[in-house]
Amino acid sequence: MAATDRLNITSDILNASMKRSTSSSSSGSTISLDHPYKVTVIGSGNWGTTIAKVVAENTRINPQLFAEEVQMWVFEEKIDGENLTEIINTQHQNVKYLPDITLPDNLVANPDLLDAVKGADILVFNIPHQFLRRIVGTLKGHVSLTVRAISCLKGFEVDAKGVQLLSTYITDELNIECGALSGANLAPEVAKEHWSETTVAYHIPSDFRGEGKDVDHNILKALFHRPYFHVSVIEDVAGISIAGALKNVVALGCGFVEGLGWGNNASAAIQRVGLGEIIKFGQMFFPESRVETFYQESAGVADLITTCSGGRNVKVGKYMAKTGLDALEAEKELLNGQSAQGIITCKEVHEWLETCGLLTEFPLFEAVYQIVYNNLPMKKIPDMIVDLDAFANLE
Ligand SMILES: NC(=O)C1=CN([C@@H]2O[C@H](COP(=O)(O)OP(=O)(O)OC[C@H]3O[C@@H](n4cnc5c(N)ncnc54)[C@H](O)[C@@H]3O)[C@@H](O)[C@H]2O)C=CC1
Ligand SMILES: O=C(CO)COP(=O)(O)O
Repeated sequence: MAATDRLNITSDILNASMKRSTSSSSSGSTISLDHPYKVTVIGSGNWGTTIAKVVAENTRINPQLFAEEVQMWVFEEKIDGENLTEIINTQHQNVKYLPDITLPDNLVANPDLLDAVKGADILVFNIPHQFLRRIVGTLKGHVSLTVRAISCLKGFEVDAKGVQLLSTYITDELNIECGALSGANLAPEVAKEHWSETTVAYHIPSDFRGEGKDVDHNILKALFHRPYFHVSVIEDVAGISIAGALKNVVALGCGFVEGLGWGNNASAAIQRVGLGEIIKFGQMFFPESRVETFYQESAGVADLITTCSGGRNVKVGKYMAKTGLDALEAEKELLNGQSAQGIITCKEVHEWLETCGLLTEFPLFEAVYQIVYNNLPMKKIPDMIVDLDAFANLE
């Protein structure tokens, strides 16, 4: 791009555009943006569509920083004979995954993944994590190394090499820097613009091109912060990702005890044990994660509380307890195509801990796995979290 085409903006402009949507300030130096950043959201489920709405609202009010149009990659499907992308682009609603919410008309649904990411400067990944490998595989070789990414996914990538954060997986596969967004954010509430907080974590990479020429914490705050969606930007990608992934396992456990009719005290006990195991998992396998993140940030204990109160995972656990259905049947009956990620995450965690010989160090995670995959009796949870060994061979 020619130097004359560059947008030279002062920090006042950056501050003004951010102040409309944020409460933060910038450093006071002159800022030169190469070009307004083009943003693509990859995913269009319940949370994918909600975050795309947030982002499109912000790109519209911050033309100095962002190209107004936001592309949203949609896994195409037919709804009453019509393509979901066509419905989104004409009715400005995702009638399947986020019904009754009007989306900004600068949000464009696109069924072609490579076309959707073409020319993007910032990729926001937001899909159930079982689909990440295939999507990243398709993107490989088609994403410029200057692109930056944020993962809104909650889960891990587990294989023979070990347990990996999803942001690290994206970085390793695509060779682009990737941070994370995670918080106490039930999508239907955020979509209705009810106030909540979230945490964005991003590590400024060693090839950072300089303020105004590259994505930094100010840019990320301007992209995600809304009057109803308050963003705190930190560095601890590992901490927020671990908390976001593992609280889904704990929420299944809460669902079990609630479905058994045991009430709030039992749910609080599961959350207490769960928080301990989440922090221990972080310290053991991701020593770079900060303990403070788990209790100071929205992505920590606040997300645990909201998910265990009203998330899909707690609903699935509860439904399993009440109906006797297995987890996948309950997910299918309850969620109309949405996912409860705790079902997959508890298996990934089990496989990893088994590889390490550390299953008994995380009795709640293992109890949830045994209930989901080996049909162990839910009512034994209180004993299992005290002495898992006693239940090792229980059918
Ligand atoms: N829904 C929520 O309240 C929140 C969800 N999250 C996390 O965000 C991530 C995305 O979740 P949601 O957007 O809620 O997804 P979702 O649970 O609504 O899943 C449905 C999405 O999966 C897509 N899909 C189905 N089959 C597919 C395939 N074969 N390939 C690719 N995509 C396919 C559907 O098209 C749809 O977009 C998850 O990791 C979740 O844990 C995080 C915060 C809040
Ligand atoms: O991550 C979430 C809230 O922050 C959503 O949790 P569920 O997937 O259980 O609905």
